[in-house]
Amino acid sequence: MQAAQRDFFALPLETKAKVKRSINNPNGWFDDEYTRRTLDLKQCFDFFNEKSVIAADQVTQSGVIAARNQWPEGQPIFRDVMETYFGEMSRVSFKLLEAFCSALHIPLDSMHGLFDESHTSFMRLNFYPPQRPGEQRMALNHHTDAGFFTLLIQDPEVHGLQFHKHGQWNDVTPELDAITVNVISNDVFKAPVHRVLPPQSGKARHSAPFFFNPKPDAVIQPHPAFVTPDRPPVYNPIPWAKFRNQRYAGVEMQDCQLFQVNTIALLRWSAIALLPCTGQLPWEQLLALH
Ligand SMILES: O=C(O)CCC(=O)C(=O)O
Ligand SMILES: [Fe+2]
Repeated sequence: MQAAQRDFFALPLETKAKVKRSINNPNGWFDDEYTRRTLDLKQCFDFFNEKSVIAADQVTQSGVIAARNQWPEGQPIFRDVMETYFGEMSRVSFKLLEAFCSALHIPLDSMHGLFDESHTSFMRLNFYPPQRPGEQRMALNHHTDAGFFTLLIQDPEVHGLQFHKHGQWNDVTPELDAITVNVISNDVFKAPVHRVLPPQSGKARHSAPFFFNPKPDAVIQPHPAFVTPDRPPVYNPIPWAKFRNQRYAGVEMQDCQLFQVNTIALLRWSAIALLPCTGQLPWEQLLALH
C-alpha cells in the first residue's frame, strides 16, 4: 500500500491534475487544502466508500457527499491496492467499534445503528514535500479530525505528527508496522488537536489516515449512556451527511465541533481505556481483532 502511494505521488503533475477534486466532488487529488485558513504544504488523494452514495443522496439531495471516486488513468494496480486496503480498514473498524463498546460496558452492538455498509468512511493519502529553506509554515496546520475515529499509517522514517496536550506539542513517533489510532487525548470531551511539521531531513513524508465515519442518515448525538440529569445533552442532533456537507462547504470548524464533540469523545474516551495514550497498536494485534 505504501509503495503504491509513493508511486502515485511520483506521477507527473498533469496526470494527477486530471483527477483533481472540485467544488462538487471532494474525492481525488489536490494540493490546495486550507486548515485553519492557512494553506497546508502537502498533496493529498482522497477516496471513499461508494456504497454510501445512494443513502447519502436521500439525506442531503445535494450531490456533494454523493460524488464518485476519481482514479488516475492507466493505474489499475494503484486502484486495486487502495480498494483492498480500504476494505481491510473497514473490517478492522467494525471490530474496533465493538471493542470500544466492550470497554464502555455497553452492549457490543450499541453502535451498530450508526454504521452499516453505507458508512461514509474515507481514506486520505498524504504527501509532504521536504521543507524548503526559510519556510516557516506547518505541513498540516493544527486541527481535529471530524470522523468517528482515525486509523493512521505513518511513514516509519520521516516523523512530523504532533498532538497538543497540557499546553505543549508532543511528538507521535511512529512504530514500524504500527497503526496510530487517533485517540491521542486524555481530555475526555475533546478530540485531540494535532498538526504535522514539515519534513526536515530532506526527505518527503507520506501518511495515510482512514477516517471511519457513520452512515449518512445516522443521527449524531450524545449516546444515552452519557446523558444524565447532571449532564444533559449539550449539542443538537444532526444527520451525519448534513454535518459532512456543511464541513466541506467551509462551515467554521468551531460550529461543526458543536455537533461532533460528544459522540466522538464517547469513542475516544472508551478507546483510551483500551490503548495507552497516543495508542499505537502493532499491526498484527489490530488484525487479531478480526
Ligand atoms: O500525516 C499525519 O501523520 C497526520 C495526518 C492528519 O492528521 C490528517 O490527514 O488529518
Ligand atoms: Fe488529522
